[in-house]
Amino acid sequence: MARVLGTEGWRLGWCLFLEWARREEEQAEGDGVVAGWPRRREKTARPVASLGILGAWLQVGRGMAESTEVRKLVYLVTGGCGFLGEHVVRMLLQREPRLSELRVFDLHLGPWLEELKTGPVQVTAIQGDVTQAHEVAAAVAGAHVVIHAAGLVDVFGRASPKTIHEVNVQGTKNVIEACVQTGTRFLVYTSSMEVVGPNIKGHPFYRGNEDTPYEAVHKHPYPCSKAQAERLVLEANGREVRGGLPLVTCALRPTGIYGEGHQIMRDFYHQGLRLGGRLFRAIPASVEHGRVYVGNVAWMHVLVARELERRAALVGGQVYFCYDESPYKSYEDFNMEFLGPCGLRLVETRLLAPYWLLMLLAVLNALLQWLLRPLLLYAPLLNPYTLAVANTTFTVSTDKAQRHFGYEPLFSWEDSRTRTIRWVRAMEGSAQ
Ligand SMILES: NC(=O)c1ccc[n+]([C@@H]2O[C@H](COP(=O)([O-])OP(=O)(O)OC[C@H]3O[C@@H](n4cnc5c(N)ncnc54)[C@H](O)[C@@H]3O)[C@@H](O)[C@H]2O)c1
Ligand SMILES: CC(C)CCC[C@@H](C)[C@H]1CC[C@H]2[C@@H]3[C@H](O)C=C4C[C@@H](O)CC[C@]4(C)[C@H]3CC[C@]12C
Repeated sequence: MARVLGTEGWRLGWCLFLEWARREEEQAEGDGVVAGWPRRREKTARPVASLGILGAWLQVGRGMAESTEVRKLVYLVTGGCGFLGEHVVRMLLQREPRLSELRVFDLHLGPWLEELKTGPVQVTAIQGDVTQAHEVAAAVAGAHVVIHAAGLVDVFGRASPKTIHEVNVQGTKNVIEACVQTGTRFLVYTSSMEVVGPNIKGHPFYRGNEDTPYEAVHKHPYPCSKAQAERLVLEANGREVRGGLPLVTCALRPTGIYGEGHQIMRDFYHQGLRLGGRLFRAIPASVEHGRVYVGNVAWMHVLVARELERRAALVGGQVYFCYDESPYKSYEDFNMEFLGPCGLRLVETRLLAPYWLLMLLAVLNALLQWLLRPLLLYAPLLNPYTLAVANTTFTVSTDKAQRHFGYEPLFSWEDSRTRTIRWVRAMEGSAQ
C-alpha cells in the first residue's frame, strides 16, 4: 500500500476526488433510475465520510487494486439480451470486480448494449444462434465462465416443439461441447422450476426444496426441453475440458420470475387497461405460485458463477431453486401487488367462471390455435397447459443456495416490489 501511495499519490488523489463527486451525485439523485435502470444501494457499503480521510484513501487504493490488478476474467452470457439475461449482464458489470470482458451472445441484440461499452469492462456483443455449434464455439473460446440463459420460453404454442427442442436442448449441447473443446471450465445453466413441476397430474408442490420427492412427469415441449437440457448440464459436470481440467457445472431453477422487463406482466397490465382498469380473477386465491425477483435471480447467477471455482466439489453438479423474500400468493394476487398500485383492480368472478368453464375456454383456445395455424398464429395466454400451471400450487422454501455458496437476496421484497411498480408505472399508457 505504501508503495502505491508513494508512486501513485496523484492518481489516488484524483480517484478520491472522483469517488467523492460520484457519491455526491448519487446522494443528490437518491435511489433514482439511471438510464432506465434502478440505482442499487449496496447493502454492505459504508459511506467514505464515516471512515475519515485516511480510511477513504485506503478504500480508494483498495478499489483501484481490485479494478486494475484483478480484472482478468472473461464471461459469456448467452441470451444476454432477454428479460433475465439483461439483468445478469448489468449485475455482472456492477458486482463482478474481476471481470475484464463480458460477451453478450443473443439471437437479437438490444440497443441498450451500446451504453455499456464505455465502462472499464470490455462489452462484446455477439449476434448468434445457440443452435449453430460453430457460432457457439467461437463465442465460448477463451471465456472463463459461461452463463447459459438463452432459451425459447414458450408455453403458448408460438413455436413448434421441434424448434423448442433445437434451441433448448441442442443449444445447450452446443454450449457444453464448446466448453469442452475450448477449455472453458465453468458453466452455469438457467434451468426452471418447470423441470420439477407442476406435473401433468396437478400434484401440489408446497414449500418444497431441492430434495422434496415429487413425481416430475412432463408432456409439454417447454418443460420437457428444460428437463433434458438440465440433465445434460449436470451430467457434463466433471468432464475433462481441453487442457485436462474438469468442467464444473450447476443449474439454477427460478420459479416464476418478475420484475422490470417482464413481458407477461406487461401483457396483463395492457389487458387490464383495455378492460377498463379491471382484471378478472380466474384462479382461486388459495393456489400458491412461487415467484422470485429478477434482480435476485441475476445476483444468484453472478454469485454461483464466482463460487464455482472455489467450491467446485460442493457446487459442481448441483441444482438450486432461485428464491427470495417474495410472498407466497396466487399468480394473480401476486401480480396485483404491482398492478394494484398502478390503477388496476382484480374483480372476483369465481361464481361466473368456474374451473370447468375456464378449462373449456382453454381447450377452445387450443383448438382454435390448431385450426388457424395455416393462416395465422393464435397464441392466447390461456391454454390447458398454462391453466394447469397457474392452477396448481408450486412454491419453494429452501436455503440450499445460502448454505452452499452464501447466497442472500440482494433486494428485499419491499425493494423488489417498489422497483417493479416503478417500472409498470413508467410503461406507456399508465392507468394513473
Ligand atoms: N421468465 C421466467 O419466469 C423464467 C422462469 C424460469 C426459468 N426461466 C429461464 O430463464 C432463461 C431466460 O428466460 P427469459 O424469461 O429471460 O426469456 P427471454 O425470452 O426474455 O430471454 C431469452 C433470450 O434468449 C434468446 N434466444 C432465444 N433463442 C436463441 C437462440 N437460438 N440463440 C441465441 N439466443 C436465443 C432470446 O433472443 C432472448 O433474448 C430461459 O432459459 C428460461 O427457460 C425463465
Ligand atoms: C389462467 C390464466 C388467466 C392465467 C394465466 C397465467 C399464465 C400465463 C402463467 C401462470 C404461471 C406462469 C408460468 C410460471 O410462472 C413459471 C414459468 C416457468 C418458466 O420457466 C417459464 C415461464 C413459466 C412457464 C410461466 C409462464 C406463464 C404462466 C403459465
